[in-house]
Amino acid sequence: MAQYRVVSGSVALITIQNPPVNALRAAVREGLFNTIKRASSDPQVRSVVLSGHNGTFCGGADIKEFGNVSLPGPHLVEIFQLMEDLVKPVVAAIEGFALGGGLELALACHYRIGHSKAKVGFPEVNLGLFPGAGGSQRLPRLVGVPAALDIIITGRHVAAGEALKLGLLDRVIDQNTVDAAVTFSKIQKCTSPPISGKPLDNHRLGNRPCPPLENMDAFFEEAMKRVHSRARGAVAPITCVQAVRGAATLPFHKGMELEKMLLGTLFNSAQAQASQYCFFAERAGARWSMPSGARWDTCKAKPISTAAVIGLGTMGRGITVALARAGLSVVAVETQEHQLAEAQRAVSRMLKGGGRVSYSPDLQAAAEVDLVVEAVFEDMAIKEKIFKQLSEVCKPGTLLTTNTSTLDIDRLASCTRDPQLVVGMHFFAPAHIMRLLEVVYGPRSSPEAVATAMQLGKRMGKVSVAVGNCTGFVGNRMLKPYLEQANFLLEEGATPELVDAALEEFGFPMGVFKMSDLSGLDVGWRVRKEEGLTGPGVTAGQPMRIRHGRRYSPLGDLMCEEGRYGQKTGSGWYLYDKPGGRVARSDPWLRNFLEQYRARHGLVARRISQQEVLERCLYALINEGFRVLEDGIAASPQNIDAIYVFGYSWPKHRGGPMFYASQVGLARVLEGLNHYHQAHPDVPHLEPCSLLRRLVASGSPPINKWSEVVKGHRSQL
Ligand SMILES: CCCCCCCCCCCCC/C=C/C(=O)SCCNC(=O)CCNC(=O)[C@H](O)C(C)(C)COP(=O)(O)OP(=O)(O)OC[C@H]1O[C@@H](n2cnc3c(N)ncnc32)[C@H](O)[C@@H]1OP(=O)(O)O
Repeated sequence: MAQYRVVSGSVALITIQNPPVNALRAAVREGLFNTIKRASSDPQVRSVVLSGHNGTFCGGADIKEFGNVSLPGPHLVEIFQLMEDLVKPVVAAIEGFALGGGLELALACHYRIGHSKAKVGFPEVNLGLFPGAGGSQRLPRLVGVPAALDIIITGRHVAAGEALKLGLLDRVIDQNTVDAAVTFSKIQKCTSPPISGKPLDNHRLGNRPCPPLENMDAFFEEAMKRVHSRARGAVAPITCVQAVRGAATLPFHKGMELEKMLLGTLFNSAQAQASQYCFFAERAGARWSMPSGARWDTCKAKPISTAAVIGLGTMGRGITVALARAGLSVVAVETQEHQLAEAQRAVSRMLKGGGRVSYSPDLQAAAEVDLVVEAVFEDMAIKEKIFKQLSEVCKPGTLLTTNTSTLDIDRLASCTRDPQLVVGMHFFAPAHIMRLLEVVYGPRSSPEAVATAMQLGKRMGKVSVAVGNCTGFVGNRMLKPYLEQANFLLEEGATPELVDAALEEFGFPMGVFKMSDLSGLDVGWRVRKEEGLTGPGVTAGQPMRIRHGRRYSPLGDLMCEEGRYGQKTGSGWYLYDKPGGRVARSDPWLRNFLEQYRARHGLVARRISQQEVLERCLYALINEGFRVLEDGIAASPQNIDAIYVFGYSWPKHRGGPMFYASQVGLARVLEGLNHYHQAHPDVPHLEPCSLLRRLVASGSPPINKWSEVVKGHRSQL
């Protein structure tokens, strides 16, 4: 786990060996502890070089061990102190990544040499933690408080060049880093004054004071204010500020005590567990499977080097940028000339002149590409026509994909020569920024087509999740009951402000009504018209608030009839200073409108609590998540949670809807749904689904055991 060799006559080379990222699990900690002691007492050894096996220095503490209440083996703090106190100089040779505990390890060394492609950072904040093995105390002493706080709070990866400028690395080189680190100590040894034997105190960060900072109180007050406004209820970022403040104001040993105390408050917290669950959920999508039994490890992706994007509205432009950035040569097709010219300018701006993109008004331009992404208007008839044409135009074997967010993939596949080559690639706006990609397989999609789309998602840096074909797939299907509840709550007496405040306090960056205003109320209106829920021919003679025997809220339709589409028209659920305005203000018109609506329908407004808002909106969404699992549309709760965290801004520190349900307690969710369904029997989305009932009846197993219950449940359906 930590290999020990004496090289160049006098240098102890310690190499961490724990593939794939050399995480510091118990055996590695044990190995480090023993080899440092050995280097200390080995008379042949004058200096030490610390490196990582296979081009990766160290990816930090082993996150899989964190569930363990008492971590076995020596503690990282103890190992790092042992290393810092060594009388022989220790040089970290950093290749690949030095992250989290890996960077803390490097900071406990006396010198750090990095490869030019190396990256360092403290991503702990993304795991609901902060650098709690000395990192929060040593980094500010090395690079100063502002730079350290920025690195710790953002969790960003710092490139070698920047790390050198900050003083985090002593040298950056392009050659073999380990050889350079060994030579570094040898060469220094031959010159005057030599490293070996030189007093190392200034290189022991624990012995150094923090560089002074003017207006320290004001600096930290400002930092805390910023963090509070951005953290959306997450505690870890606040702790980062507290710990760095400790480094700036306390002697090292006192700062370490503070760090330990703060880490103790986070380590086993619900937020830390949720964030760490998200880390693994993000990666779980890569191990996809289909109901046919096809899997990620048995299917080979086709090589893709050229692609066409059909339709250059907002989504098509973003998709073009994402594909071009992934190194593909892209043909961007738009039949409307003015739109094509505008898109060309927008895409070039986003790509800053880079990327290989050509433009055409003619579908024929897609004839020779390996893959097509259709991103035209959400209209089945138009899409069917395009798929038919593509099937005739494209060379045999071209993968035909659609960016539809709700429509039936199988119907599109049936318009083509080779339905097995058709899959959905559902991007999220803005497509070149949002991390999520839903890869939708229909009953006839081939495993190879799914593997290819998944592989392409990875190349684009997306969190890709393979899902089955149904209206809305996973994300939008679950969103529907959530939106529905929000509208019902308005009918019953809530305001958009009340609903949004509850959801924002929960951790969403935007409440449901602000989000609707941003994405445009007309989008849902169009979908509801397609579904036959609203429109002139539908509403005549029907009760306004009932569709197909179920409760229906026409509020969104009425808003659109008033021309209130949201930000784009300057008014929606809120008022904006102009069309395209971004700052939402309460609108007295809406208050009147709701009062009149309630009066017209004999509804009496009641007081609605934030708790009811959360339970009605979130439990309805979660309930649909269980149905998605039950139907086999998503393969696991982890896949659903990844979709919600990376596509719908579900707060990471809440772990995704299914994880949240497990934290709240399945029995409590079931009880809540039963309660609300009794009060609203005409709302089927509030009726607890059978899988949830069955899970509760099985004693509410932990989330990683749900799949066993799902399997048993499906076999009985
Ligand atoms: C009351 C109690 C008081 C507390 C007392 C307890 C004391 C405990 C002390 C704790 C000290 C805390 C201080 C230290 C904290 C940390 O170090 S936390 C970890 C910080 N590091 C990270 O967050 C890095 C995470 N990894 C990555 O970002 C990436 O993996 C990478 C290194 C950038 C490499 O990326 P890539 O090449 O794309 O590979 P991946 O697919 O992401 O990963 C490959 C597989 O490796 C697994 N993995 C990665 N990192 C870790 C890790 N740190 N621990 C465990 N496993 C890891 C990853 O899941 C992949 O696995 P598979 O999916 O199975 O392939």
